[in-house]
Amino acid sequence: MPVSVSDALKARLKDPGLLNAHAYIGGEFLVAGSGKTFAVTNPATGEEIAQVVDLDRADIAKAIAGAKLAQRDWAAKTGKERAALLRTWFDLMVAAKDDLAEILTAEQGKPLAEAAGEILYGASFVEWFGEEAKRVYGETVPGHQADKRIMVIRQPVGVAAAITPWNFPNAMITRKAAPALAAGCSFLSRPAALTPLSAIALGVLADRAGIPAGVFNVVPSSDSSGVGKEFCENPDVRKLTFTGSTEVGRILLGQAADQVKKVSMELGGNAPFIVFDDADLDAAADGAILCKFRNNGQTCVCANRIYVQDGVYEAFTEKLTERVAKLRIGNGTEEGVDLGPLIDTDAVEKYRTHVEDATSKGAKVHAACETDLGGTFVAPTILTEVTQDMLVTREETFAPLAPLIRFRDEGQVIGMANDTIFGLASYFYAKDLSRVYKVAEALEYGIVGVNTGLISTEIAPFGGVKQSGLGREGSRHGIEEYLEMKYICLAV
Ligand SMILES: NC(=O)C1=CN([C@@H]2O[C@H](COP(=O)(O)OP(=O)(O)OC[C@H]3O[C@@H](n4cnc5c(N)ncnc54)[C@H](OP(=O)(O)O)[C@@H]3O)[C@@H](O)[C@H]2O)C=CC1
Ligand SMILES: O=C(O)[C@H](O)CS(=O)(=O)O
Repeated sequence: MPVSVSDALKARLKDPGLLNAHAYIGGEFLVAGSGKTFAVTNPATGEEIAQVVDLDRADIAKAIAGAKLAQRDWAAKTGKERAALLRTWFDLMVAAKDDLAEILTAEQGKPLAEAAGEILYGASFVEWFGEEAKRVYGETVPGHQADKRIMVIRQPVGVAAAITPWNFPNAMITRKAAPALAAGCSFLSRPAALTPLSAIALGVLADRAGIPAGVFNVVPSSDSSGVGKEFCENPDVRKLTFTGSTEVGRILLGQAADQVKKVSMELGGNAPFIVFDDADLDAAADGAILCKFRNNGQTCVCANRIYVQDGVYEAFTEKLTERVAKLRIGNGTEEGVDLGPLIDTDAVEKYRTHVEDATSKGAKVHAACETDLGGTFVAPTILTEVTQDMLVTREETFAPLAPLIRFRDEGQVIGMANDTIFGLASYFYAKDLSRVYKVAEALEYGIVGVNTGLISTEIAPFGGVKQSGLGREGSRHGIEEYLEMKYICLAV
């Protein structure tokens, strides 16, 4: 099939040039050596919106070789020079926010307003690490002998390769590319086959920003495992950064082990959301709506289990029910829609399996907005009388399903909250200061939201413990993932 993009989607854009279905390699927009393409469809309508270039391992090996050459000159620039180019890229992203949101909603399904929010969130990493590019400090250490001078410098790792998921097709790429480029690395982005157009649009803007050819590359491919193997087996790739499920993270970690490749992993979650009896219940219900239903529940930091202390269980359930009833489901391009479709039929199947398993073990469907939209649209649903033995508390649902579990006291809920292989995000609502300190310290998670359901920001270290990942993204720590530390011992 020839490379193509939807005329209808193009017509929605102020700048149709942002809608591109080619690979962006070495500063050029290219087709695959095989001429192959793969289809991208709109999850809300099922319509095809593009035929995207489908690279194979040989194409990607060439892109890696080009990125290696480009990285040398890129690293030779000063941090200030890299910062200026990243700032220009940031400015172009913000200026193109509405068009980038249209493209993102068309391929991923989230409502336009939420997509625009993701564009600004994604751009914030480029802004932040553009500033950090000028602050890659070294150190001098007092010598251990009179004739020794000790210095520590930090240098870019080299070529960095990224594999990212479909749920944040813009921000998950910039959260990696920005620190990589700021550090002086070159970068290859392999986006999820479901949502490659947002990544290619970032390539269009990188090109316009004047980021040198070969520094930022987008290598779309339907062969996810083949790309993973190339990134892990090609010795010119010095850093692999992955965001996605823990299952795939394990595969990549195994493949990267052979060359002891530097890796960072942002993996799956199973976030507890705890409402204590001293919580502000209206704030907790508002926070639960944000935390559970953002991106239709398709984020790794969504509340996956909602624990409510016995004394406030009924009151909180009613407040949450009132709010869920107001959620509007529909095509993300329609005004006022809160929830779009799930990404695909597998996601719908998982949602149904979790509901059926829970109700078969005694849970009750307390509220479910009706929807006859068909396709991959599902009703936001509240389950009550949920228990720890149900799939919905063991696995990441990744859908608009809110399971409410009763608990007696702090000790019991901390035990239940920590009873998982995951450790990414957690949340709780309480007022007592002593309780806040003790619970925040006792939760085994990389992120704890206290009296808030929204923790995502470029200025804080995002990442998990246990089987939710390795490393941190964002904050002053995020650039470390793309740097090597060198110790110089100088005899004088
Ligand atoms: N911690 C975090 O920040 C995040 C974690 N996640 C987690 O990921 C899951 C949902 O996202 P989803 O995209 O389905 O996750 P997947 O892990 O299935 O996919 C993530 C990416 O990995 C690719 N991939 C799949 N199999 C392989 C392989 N064998 N080798 C190399 N790459 C591969 C996918 O390609 P393709 O899709 O084209 O097959 C996609 O680009 C959930 O568990 C969610 O919690 C998601 C986002 C953020
Ligand atoms: O992919 C995800 O789920 C994101 O990491 C969540 S966030 O960065 O938007 O919080």
